[in-house]
Amino acid sequence: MATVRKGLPRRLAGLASLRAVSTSSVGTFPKRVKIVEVGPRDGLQNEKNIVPTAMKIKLIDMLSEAGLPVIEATSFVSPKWVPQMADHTEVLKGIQKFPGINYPVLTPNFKGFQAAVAAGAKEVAVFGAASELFTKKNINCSIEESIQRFGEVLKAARAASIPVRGYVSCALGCPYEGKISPAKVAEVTKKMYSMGCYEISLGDTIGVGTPGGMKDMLSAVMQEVPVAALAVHCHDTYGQALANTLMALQMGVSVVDSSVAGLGGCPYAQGASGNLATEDLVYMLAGLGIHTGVNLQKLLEAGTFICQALNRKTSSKVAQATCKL
Ligand SMILES: CC(C)(COP(=O)([O-])OP(=O)([O-])OC[C@H]1O[C@@H](n2cnc3c(N)ncnc32)[C@H](O)[C@@H]1OP(=O)([O-])[O-])[C@@H](O)C(=O)NCCC(=O)NCCSC(=O)C[C@@](C)(O)CC(=O)[O-]
Repeated sequence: MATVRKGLPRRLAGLASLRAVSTSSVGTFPKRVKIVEVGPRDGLQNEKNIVPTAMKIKLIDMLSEAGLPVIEATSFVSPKWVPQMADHTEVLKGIQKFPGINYPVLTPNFKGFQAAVAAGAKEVAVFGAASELFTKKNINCSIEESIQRFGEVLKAARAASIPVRGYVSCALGCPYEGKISPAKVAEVTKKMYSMGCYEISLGDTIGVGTPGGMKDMLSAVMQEVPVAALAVHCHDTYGQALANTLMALQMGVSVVDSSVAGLGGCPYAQGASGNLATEDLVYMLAGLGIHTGVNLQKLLEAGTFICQALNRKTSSKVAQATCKL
């Protein structure tokens, strides 16, 4: 279908323009937002049935066609811990690598980093948390030990000129510890940034945050780390993901993680629902006149493909609305 405005399909462009505001009237919004699509990794890692490798590859290729600038492709984690990601090498080798698109992968330790590089990874991500109990459940070590492991990855990555992204999970709450203090999130984020992570994604892992919590947490983190190095990663359990993301954008964050069709969840975070749906994020950003470079129609097609393949309903409100139009 022909697109008429910043990647919006014709039938949606009119709706978005009703809500469009000039960036000058809202001052603090960034002019461009980089979307990090985490569906193929975060979205699929939690699926009960093993998703065929060819299906994962097709999804990533469709997301590339849609113009997502960063697509997190897979995880080089233990297959005993996350069986769904056991085909990481085949996935990374099998996808089309579009020029200008990054395909980072998760690497919890040096072993994962070596395997990722051998499979052709050009960017990796280490993942920590601001909660001791979640860190233990997720990667089987303390926060301090995790920082040491990340140090080994960062050292090897520096030598190989591979950029490393970082995650800090449980930034707005933990399934095991409950409330997490903004100061703790700031402390862990600062450590990971100082070690050399070029960007840190702050994860509302179980989707319990609100815009108020996001504001408090970001205010603390931004005392320690430049906002240009921060991203947000919101799960939508309580329906707050888009509102939380909007708050982060208003505070100057210009990198947002999201997942096609709102797929997602962490196997070690009970109760975590899917991520913010990429379709809904793209629609909101287009309405704000913020450039993403993403073609919403092609993105919707990717969402339809994976939902049909998994035999599940989309969690994207935009995809649901489009079906009704
Ligand atoms: C970190 C480990 C490996 C520690 O697991 P461990 O058992 O403590 O590791 P170990 O060093 O004692 O090794 C045990 C076995 O695992 C192997 N091993 C060791 N490392 C690797 C590796 N990289 N790849 C493959 N195999 C590995 C190692 O070789 C050994 O094999 P064995 O001798 O028993 O045959 C494990 O806990 C793990 O894989 N955890 C991954 C958990 C995960 O993927 N969680 C989901 C991603 S995080 C998330 O979703 C949140 C996020 C990022 O989206 C943001 C948000 O929402 O907040």
